[in-house]
Amino acid sequence: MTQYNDTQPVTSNEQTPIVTVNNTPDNEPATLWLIDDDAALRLVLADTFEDAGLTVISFTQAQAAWTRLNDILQASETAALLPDVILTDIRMPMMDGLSFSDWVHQHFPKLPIVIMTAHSDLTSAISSYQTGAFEYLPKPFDLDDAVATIYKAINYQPNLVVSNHSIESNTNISTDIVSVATVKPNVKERPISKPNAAKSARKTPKSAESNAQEKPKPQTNNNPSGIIGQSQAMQTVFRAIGRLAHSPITVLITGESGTGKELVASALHQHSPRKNKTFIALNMAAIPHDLIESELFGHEKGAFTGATTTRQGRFEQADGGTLFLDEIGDMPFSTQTRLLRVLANGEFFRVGGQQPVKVDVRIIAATHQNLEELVKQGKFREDLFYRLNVIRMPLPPLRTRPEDIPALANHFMRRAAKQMNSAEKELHPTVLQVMQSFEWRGNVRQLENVCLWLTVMATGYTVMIDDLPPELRENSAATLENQQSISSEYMTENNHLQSQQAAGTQSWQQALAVWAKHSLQAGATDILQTATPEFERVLLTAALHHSGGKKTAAANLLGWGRNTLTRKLQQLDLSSYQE
Ligand SMILES: Nc1ncnc2c1ncn2[C@@H]1O[C@H](COP(=O)(O)OP(=O)(O)OP(=O)(O)O)[C@@H](O)[C@H]1O
Repeated sequence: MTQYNDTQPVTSNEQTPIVTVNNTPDNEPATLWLIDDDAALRLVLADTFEDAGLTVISFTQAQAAWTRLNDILQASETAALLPDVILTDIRMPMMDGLSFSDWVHQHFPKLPIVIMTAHSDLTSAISSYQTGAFEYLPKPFDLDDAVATIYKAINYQPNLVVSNHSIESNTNISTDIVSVATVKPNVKERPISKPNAAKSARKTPKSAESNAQEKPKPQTNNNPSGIIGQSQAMQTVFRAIGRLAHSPITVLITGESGTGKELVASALHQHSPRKNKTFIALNMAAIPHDLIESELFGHEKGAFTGATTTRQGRFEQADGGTLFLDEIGDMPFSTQTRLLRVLANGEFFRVGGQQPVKVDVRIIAATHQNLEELVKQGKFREDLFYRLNVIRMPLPPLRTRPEDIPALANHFMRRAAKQMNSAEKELHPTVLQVMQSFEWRGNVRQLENVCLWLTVMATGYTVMIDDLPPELRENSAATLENQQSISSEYMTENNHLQSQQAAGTQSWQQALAVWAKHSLQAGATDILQTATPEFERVLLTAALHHSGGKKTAAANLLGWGRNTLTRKLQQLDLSSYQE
């Protein structure tokens, strides 16, 4: 690993063997430039990517990488010194990762950049993609995912074609978000051998991650779209919005009622080049069937009884902007035919009109229904379905992402207080627990309504379980009962273990199993991340004791190389063993 603190290269003593890139004419390892001012994270990532067969050059700040790239720019014969991919943090002193990515994209448009950020919100995703970044990784991320992303970036070719998501059959329709980027087929790919691929799921280290999260939020990050969510599922949604906002492509948003389909559609519009034009949202289920055509396409004077003047439809009103067609599954069959024509050539006739009208409208459709099923039942045109289903964006139900509930609930309590012009009430932690275990059949909308209800109805400043509406109170009984049974099981198990311990019969695996079980019951989600360093710390300390502090001998005992042991001592903060 090579490290640059400013513009001065520093070569480390690392002797980790570099694995060459396979199947490349020059058989050279791909080079990754890693930019992060967090030393711990840099070490872990460098270690990981070197293990994955890459040559890693580390920079403590973007400015240093910028200087080197600028040198390369000035002297074109040194272009061979360019990396294959850059991985950079956003928040750094002097030059931030977004400005750096923007500059790199302007001067080296073929060089893929992956951006890491501790701010896993929509604004960060959008900003990253707007600078031309290949991908963005919200922290903490899984190290294996990071390696996979870097591999993809290395094989990435910038002359992207948009892959239309065409479905093979009605029964085989992916519900995943479809990537809009595909690699050009005629370009050389760089598969990389991955000797340590079998490593277990790993995440960015906690210390590095929490340091990153302590950094102040960027000033630009005021979440103008109002979409809240930290869960992995919402990160996928943010990533998709970031990628799709700038494209005119049709998007089909699916998800249960109240999951935020309209909010996402509006975010796609707000972050698109159409943002200064109109965004019109229409709910197909809310308009009487016989009025839908004139609502959408307008009508000529005298087209039907009551049509006393010529009237523009929503398509004309949204020209240059975005038309959001909610509950598209409820659109009458005859209107579907007309919509298909607009999607095909941007033209339509007003009701009773003879002259075609041409418009430039981006369509975003949404449904809570199973459109494939409607196609099978003959209620929805198959060709229209294919047209709309170019990119599908599924929104997860709230009950599958309880980790998003505290932030959403607090946001809605703040909003409700403003709406009601009253003092903001605080939700007691047990109330949040009950909310997190509730089903939320009406999804985020239901949570929003409950918060409004609590703002009006709860008596004190702090909302307690007794203040909850009946459906949640019933749920709270079940939640508390469940907690009690867990804790009594814990007591029994603990007593059993205590007697085992007294008899000296408890194995370390048993102790670990109990610890894991209770951590999970307490709601922990990253137990491998917590346990792995502890596991390594115990073995490392034992080996060093056994070897009388001799590091090479201790490394042998552990089956590690001496450099790995040195690095681990640093990572695990075992400084007393440092020479
Ligand atoms: N992730 C989120 N962050 C903040 N607010 C949200 C989020 N998701 C949904 N909401 C809020 O929940 C309410 C319902 O959202 P929205 O109307 O977009 O849902 P929908 O899926 O379109 O519902 P329907 O299918 O019933 O039309 C809105 O007030 C919206 O602002």
